[in-house]
Amino acid sequence: MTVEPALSATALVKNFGSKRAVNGVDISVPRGSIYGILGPNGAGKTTTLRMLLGIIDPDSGDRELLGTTRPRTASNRIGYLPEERGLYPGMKAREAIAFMGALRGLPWAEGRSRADLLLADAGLGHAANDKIKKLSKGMAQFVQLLGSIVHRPELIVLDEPFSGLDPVNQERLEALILAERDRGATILFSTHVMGHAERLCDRLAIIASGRLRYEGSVGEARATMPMQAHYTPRDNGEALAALLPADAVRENGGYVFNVPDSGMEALLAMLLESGHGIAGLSLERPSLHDVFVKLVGEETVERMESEAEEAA
Ligand SMILES: Nc1ncnc2c1ncn2[C@@H]1O[C@H](COP(=O)(O)OP(=O)(O)OP(=O)(O)O)[C@@H](O)[C@H]1O
Repeated sequence: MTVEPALSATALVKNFGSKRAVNGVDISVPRGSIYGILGPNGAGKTTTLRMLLGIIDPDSGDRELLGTTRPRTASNRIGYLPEERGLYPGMKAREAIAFMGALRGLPWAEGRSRADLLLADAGLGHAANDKIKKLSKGMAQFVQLLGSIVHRPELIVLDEPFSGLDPVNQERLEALILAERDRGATILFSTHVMGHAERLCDRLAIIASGRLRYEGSVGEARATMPMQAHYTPRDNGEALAALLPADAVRENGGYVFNVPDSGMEALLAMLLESGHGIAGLSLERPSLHDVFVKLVGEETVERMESEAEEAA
């Protein structure tokens, strides 16, 4: 029996005036999975999420969410953290969470008791009676996040949830996402930070300039690239570079290159015979970072990494 995906879309397109923000994106999010949409700022992540949720309509393309093609009718089964953050500053944390639950049909009393549990589980029990305006920006954002899941939705959609969180709250959020998946929820989140996607996601979509560059598991993405050899010679003589594959680049007194299609045996034999020797050798699977560089280019990845550092 095949299980319907929690959410799927084909060939989504959205224009804003003459700007094509999303250009033919296909996504299929399996039920019970953690799915990431990864891409630099302006890539079209928010626009894609808004189309999937029915907040805006695509110019063309199809979408289906929790078994309906009219996503707004399923809103009480969805938890959504939008890119714009904000809670009533005068509300206490517990009340703010219960209020968000009430907006999705959860009785207030139930919302309050779940709020206490959620806050305690996140290590924030001490803040239940604090007004939002008293909380740090990161903590207020976390409270909003708890409010978006208090009604125990089947599908949780988080737009850049890690942005604006300090490392402690980022770790809390990673734990919460894993716990929600263990509860049986499906989680879809956007990010421009590779580490979160690499650690958390069962599957991911990589988007750049409105186009889908990759869709699949993190492991499959990494397997699209050859293993990398990190080689340190005993004798780093002039003639060595000519023996190594053409893509070899210097790194920490040694070289990094893709493992040749024919394997390492012939190359190692030649390095030993020529007297360059082997002081160090490791073969490593490329990281998501390497895959990303290949798909969207070094410049875009450097920009994303500096944006992520600035946001931290
Ligand atoms: N309402 C709008 N009107 C005009 N242009 C828009 C609108 N919303 C988004 N855009 C443009 O569409 C493109 C994609 O924006 P989008 O917000 O979806 O990207 P993103 O990947 O979520 O990036 P960010 O994290 O910076 O929001 C950008 O060039 C953006 O300026």
